[in-house]
Amino acid sequence: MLTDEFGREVTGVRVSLTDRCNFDCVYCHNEGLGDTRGPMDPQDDEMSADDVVRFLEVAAEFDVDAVKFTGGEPMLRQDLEEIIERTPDGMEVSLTTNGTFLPGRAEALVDAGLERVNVSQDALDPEDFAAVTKSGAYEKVLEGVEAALEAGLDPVKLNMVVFEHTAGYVPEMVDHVAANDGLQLQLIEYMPELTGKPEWNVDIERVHDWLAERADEIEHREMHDRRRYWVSDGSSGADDVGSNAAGRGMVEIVDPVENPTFCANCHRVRVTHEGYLKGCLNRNDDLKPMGEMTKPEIRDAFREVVADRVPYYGEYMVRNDDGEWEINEKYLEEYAGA
Ligand SMILES: Nc1nc2c(ncn2[C@@H]2O[C@H](COP(=O)(O)OP(=O)(O)OP(=O)(O)O)[C@@H](O)[C@H]2O)c(=O)[nH]1
Ligand SMILES: C[S@@+](CC[C@H](N)C(=O)[O-])C[C@H]1O[C@@H](n2cnc3c(N)ncnc32)[C@H](O)[C@@H]1O
Ligand code: SF4
Ligand code: SF4
Repeated sequence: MLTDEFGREVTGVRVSLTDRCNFDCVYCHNEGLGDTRGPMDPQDDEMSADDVVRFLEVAAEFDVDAVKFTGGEPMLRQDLEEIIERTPDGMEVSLTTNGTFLPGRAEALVDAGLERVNVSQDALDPEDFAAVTKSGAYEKVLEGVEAALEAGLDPVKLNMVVFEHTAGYVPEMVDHVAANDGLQLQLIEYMPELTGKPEWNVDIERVHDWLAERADEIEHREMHDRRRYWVSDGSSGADDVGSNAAGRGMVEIVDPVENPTFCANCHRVRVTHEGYLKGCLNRNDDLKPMGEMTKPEIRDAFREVVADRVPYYGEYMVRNDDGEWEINEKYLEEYAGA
């Protein structure tokens, strides 16, 4: 297993299979890849299935035991089933998708070896959903969630970015997952780092406080030290503390912004659709090419990207005398022009 200079073992990889998307969400960071708009057909710059599989085989040599496929919209890749099928044995395979292509395809993904899915759903109202995603596909997303559950994926996590446009939906979404077996909710702090618009921020601590009041039980996940809140479905009357029966739901908060604890527990390396390794979501100055993607080249690049990994908050970004975050000069010099 490879460990970076800050003692963070790399146990997972997040592979962006494309930067194309059928949505145009107003908040989208596109995993640091830029604009999702553009042609929807397969593009020449995307890693082939063979490249992705070769990369995963090398990652497995380094004891990486989980892969997340993301994008853009990863389900625009027609070879997704093939890629999942060819993922090395023993590697947990999960997918983050906007859900629109799950109807009719969820079962094939499960047959290929998909174990978990996260579906982005930012609202419980078609109009607000359309305003956030610039798409009218709300019904398709609900059908997608249903298709994932029917295909046996459990849990199905709903991803909701908490920002000005969606904050009002948090209580309703929490009730929704508490009342529906198989669903969990992931509340993601809006990250303005790559998209701008810091004015859309919502104080995520207020959401933590509200959930702490609402929850029966609070857990800490090793990854990123994320907090998980177990909530009961008030409407079903199943609100006994400690109840594990139906009528309880899990809500996890993903709060990376200005959070050194989150970054100190970050165990993933990313891969862009073009086949560059990336040590941190928020940075584009540490991209490492993998050459022609032969195994020796992939091995070397993987070792290098891990060696250069730096926790973003607390190290790459540090607080100045006024308490504001600024780039640590040390890293600015090191990576300038990279
Ligand atoms: N800054 C930062 N944000 C992250 C990180 N991991 C997840 N996020 C945010 O959370 C979003 C959703 O994450 P997902 O792709 O659904 O997966 P996940 O929650 O990290 O992983 P699982 O819970 O294991 O499925 C990402 O696109 C980011 O916006 C991370 O390591 N750093
Ligand atoms: C970039 S998308 C790619 C996968 C797929 N298209 C989807 O939307 O699920 C992955 C996740 O990033 C989240 N995300 C995008 N921009 C974000 C931002 N600025 N802040 C926080 N999360 C964001 C989305 O909500 C989604 O759950
Ligand atoms: S669906 Fe995902 S990739 Fe597409 S615009 Fe929305 S957040 Fe970005
Ligand atoms: S180091 Fe980068 S990728 Fe890891 S948690 Fe922090 S911001 Fe996210």
